[in-house]
Amino acid sequence: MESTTSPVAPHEPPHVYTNNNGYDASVEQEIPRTLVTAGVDSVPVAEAEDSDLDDIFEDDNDDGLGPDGEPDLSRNYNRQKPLHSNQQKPAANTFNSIDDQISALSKHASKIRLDDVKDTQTRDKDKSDRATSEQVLDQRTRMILYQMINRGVVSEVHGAISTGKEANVYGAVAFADDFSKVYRAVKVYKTAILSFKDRERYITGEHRFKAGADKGNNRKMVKLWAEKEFRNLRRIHSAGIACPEPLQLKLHVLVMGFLGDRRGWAYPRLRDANIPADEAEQTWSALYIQLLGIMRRLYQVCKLVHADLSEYNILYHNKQLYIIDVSQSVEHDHPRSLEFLRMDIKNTGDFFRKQGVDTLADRIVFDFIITPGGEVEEPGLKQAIEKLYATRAESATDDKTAAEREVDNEVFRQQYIPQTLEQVYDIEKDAETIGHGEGDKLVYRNLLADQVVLPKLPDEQVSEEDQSDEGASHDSEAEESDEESDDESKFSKGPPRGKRFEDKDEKKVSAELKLTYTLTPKYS
Ligand SMILES: Nc1ncnc2c1ncn2[C@@H]1O[C@H](COP(=O)(O)OP(=O)(O)OP(=O)(O)O)[C@@H](O)[C@H]1O
Ligand SMILES: [Mg+2]
Repeated sequence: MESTTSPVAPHEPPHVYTNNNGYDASVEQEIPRTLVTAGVDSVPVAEAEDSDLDDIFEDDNDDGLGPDGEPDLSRNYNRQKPLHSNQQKPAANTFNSIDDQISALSKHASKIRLDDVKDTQTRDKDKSDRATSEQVLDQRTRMILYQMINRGVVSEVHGAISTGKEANVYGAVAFADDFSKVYRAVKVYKTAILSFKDRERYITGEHRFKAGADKGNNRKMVKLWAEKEFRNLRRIHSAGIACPEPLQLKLHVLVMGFLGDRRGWAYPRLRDANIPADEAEQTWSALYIQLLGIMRRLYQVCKLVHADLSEYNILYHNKQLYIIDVSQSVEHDHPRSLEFLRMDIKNTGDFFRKQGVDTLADRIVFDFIITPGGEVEEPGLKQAIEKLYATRAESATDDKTAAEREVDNEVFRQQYIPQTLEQVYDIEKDAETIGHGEGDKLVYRNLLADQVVLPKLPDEQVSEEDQSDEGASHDSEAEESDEESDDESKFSKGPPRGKRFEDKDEKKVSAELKLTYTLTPKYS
């Protein structure tokens, strides 16, 4: 197969989507058998040789979070380096103190009760399959959980809500001072598995990973995934999108708010949602519209593309959708974010079509999500989507059969989406297309600098001025550095950095130049 990174290569889906498994590389190298089996549920994840606990006890009060509560990635790596390069053995009393800590924490052993689980939550297992915490959790993970119990983040850890290839999610309770109970969910990433290697495409081009991607070190990689999930959850949660509240992170263990009822039953995945037949039609279509709004907010407000969105990674309760599993979510300026977005649109659209929902064309949804300016809050989002349906009703596409619409979708899915200048196949031709006023034909038209492609509407003038203000404080070279900690400020400032290339004389700039500027790669 030709490389998809070559601009002359035809666009090919880089991976196939498997239910509950995310994207699988379609071509890929064989995974050694031993590693494959290590990821299978029934095989204990305990890593016999992995008894190095230094990083767990090192600076016990340090959760790896910066002063603002964000995981401080660069600090963690810096901290790890001297640890590994320093040949000096730790003094004996360090070991003693670790031993002391282990035995002190082990008093919490009885509070990890993995067999205490609500039966319906063990979707794929029966009782005989369940294992003790020693079998399921390696020592490092147990120590982290004991530490969390010691600090009161959780008081007890119960059985698995879900056991998967990459992570297990456990139910937990925390007792407040007044003995009231709060449920929590604890996601434990597996450090022994190798499906993570398949995740490389999410990392390449992700500026937040620059400092840390080290494919040779599983434990470190998995820690990064957990950190990434934590950061993404923070972003999504603080944008007011329904998702678990991120609470604590230590290495590969993440504690979050529990999405479930007061009795400790987790909400079902959207796939398993139990919607009464008499209200099914209306509910499914309202949920579809709700999801499109969420996707747009994720993109516009959080600057994220979920990148594994499907009925398996959305929980459902009482007409509300909850977004989960965001460790692989990418920044909207990730070189492949639009490809991932297109897959998210396809996968969720397929699911809603199966429920009988009259979905919008993938391309319409794509444009709705990525077009800057406009609504990012409800009820405006819902109204904007209703407008899209109305526009479709007035146009010829409304008469299309389902099969014809599917053809349109397929055409869109095969189209090549350039996201950086380097990826544009024929820049002169595209510029010419724009020059002829046919920029609308380009898949990436809505990413082009404002209104070179689309005619400028009078009320959009205002938002452009807003943006130029922000742009002014935004063009420092520091942003291109490896600093991980500037991540959140970048996202809160809004417009993509490409905007800074805009200037007051923009109308004089030729279409080609404009295209060049707009698509100038942000990652060098
Ligand atoms: N905060 C939560 N509250 C309740 N249930 C949750 C929560 N987070 C996850 N779950 C349950 O755990 C399941 C797995 O979670 P998640 O999708 O985050 O893991 P995963 O990365 O898909 O793991 P794997 O890929 O190994 O299956 C979810 O489908 C959901 O049922
Ligand atoms: Mg999942």
